[in-house]
Amino acid sequence: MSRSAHPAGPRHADVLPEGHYSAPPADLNSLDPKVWAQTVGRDADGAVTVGGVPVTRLAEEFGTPAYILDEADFRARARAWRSAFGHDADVFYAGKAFLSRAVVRWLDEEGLNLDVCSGTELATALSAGMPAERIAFHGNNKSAAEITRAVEAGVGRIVLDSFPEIVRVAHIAQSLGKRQKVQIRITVGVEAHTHEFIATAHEDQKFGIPLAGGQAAEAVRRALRLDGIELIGIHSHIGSQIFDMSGFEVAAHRVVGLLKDIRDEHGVELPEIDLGGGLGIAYTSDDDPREPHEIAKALTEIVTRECEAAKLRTPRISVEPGRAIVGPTAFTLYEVGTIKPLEGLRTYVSVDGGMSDNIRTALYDAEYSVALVSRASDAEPMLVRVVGKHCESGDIVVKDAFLPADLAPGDLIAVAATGAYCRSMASNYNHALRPPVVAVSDGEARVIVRRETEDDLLRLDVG
Ligand SMILES: Cc1ncc(COP(=O)(O)O)c(C=O)c1O
Ligand SMILES: N[C@@H](CCCC[NH3+])C(=O)O
Repeated sequence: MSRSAHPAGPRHADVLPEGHYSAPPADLNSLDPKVWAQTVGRDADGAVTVGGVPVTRLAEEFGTPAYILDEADFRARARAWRSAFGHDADVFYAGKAFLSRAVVRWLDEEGLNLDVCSGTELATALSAGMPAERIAFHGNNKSAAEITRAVEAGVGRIVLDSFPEIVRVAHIAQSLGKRQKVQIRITVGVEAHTHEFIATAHEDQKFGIPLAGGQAAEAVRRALRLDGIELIGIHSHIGSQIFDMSGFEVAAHRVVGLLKDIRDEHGVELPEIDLGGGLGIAYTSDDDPREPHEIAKALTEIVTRECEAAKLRTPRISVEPGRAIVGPTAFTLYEVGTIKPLEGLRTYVSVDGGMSDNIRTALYDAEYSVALVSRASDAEPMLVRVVGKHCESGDIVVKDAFLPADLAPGDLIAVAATGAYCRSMASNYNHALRPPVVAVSDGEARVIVRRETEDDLLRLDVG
């Protein structure tokens, strides 16, 4: 994803350093619809609006930094996934990307299911009214208390991640007088083309049970022997922010291969397979994401074809997109503070948030798009690094980007596509107060997750 080092066009310094940037866009005021939430535009004064609300009003009313979420866009993307897979399949939104009660209600209304991976995510989902049977419970180290809570609530499935967990879930369910539906998560041995930290189907990592060496087959054998669980399917998730469809196709092929082996060995045809999430989104104009219907078509075709060849009943497919639904629907609104031009290098633009509201750049070297949003500007582009206010030189929000050279303290800038894994991975570093999530729709804005207060933080400090 790294691009040419020396862009053509106007610039603020004679020599530009190596970096992840292409030429400055012809028009710094334009907002690529691939990257920005669907209802984003500019009003006659040049200020950016979302859902019909100017960002200047949002900043005044809710403060900065703030995550601004386009509800119509969220619902449209959820619906697109739902209709791409149709009624013979299920879409489980991956709550780890971003979860709040409002989001759970939207998902419920749009007919999606939910994947949770902690007792607290489960509690959030249940408290917002998501029916337990439409919840899948994940995690590589679920506690006995979490498993008990999930079984008692009656979740639709628990995804088993290890050999000890097969036994643990079976015993807990049996002691509660229940038979819990489960899937087994396997690692299919695919090297997904994404950042090492978010690839999950190669063997040397913590998730799932390897297909290799007959381990997945052995897990199935053990699960089928236990009374407290009912094995309903096999699960595979190959990683996140993936554009290349081939990894998903290989995974589907290998999961069906295992179903066939299970039928041959046990005479049992498992009714479900889950092929996980992971579809990439556009963080910059250079990214070309796949549409949900493309992945639905590819996965459905491969599973159907291979099941027919193996004379297997085609299982019900499910998927677990997180980022692809919520990622593009939100941006983070910041106020510009200190601006520090470093001659011959770049200009450091400090904002009132940073790695506490977006850790992805520090963690994965992620790329983002940024724009001046409180006004339009015809000034020439300057190469900037958008940084936060934390005591860390790696506190970078956008590593390399262009903003207008007349940028000034007090301007509002927005970083696009921060709906996924930003609020959900936010921290209190330097006792930062985690920003609110403001949902905008049809000219109205409302807080769906409020800003933390000093009192919230101080209440925890009981020494
Ligand atoms: C099991 C599982 N399902 C779904 C997801 C969602 O992934 P993404 O947000 O990339 O769609 C993840 C995270 O990578 C995951 O671990
Ligand atoms: N948190 C990661 C993805 C991991 C998803 C969970 N398995 C990200 O921001 O890209």
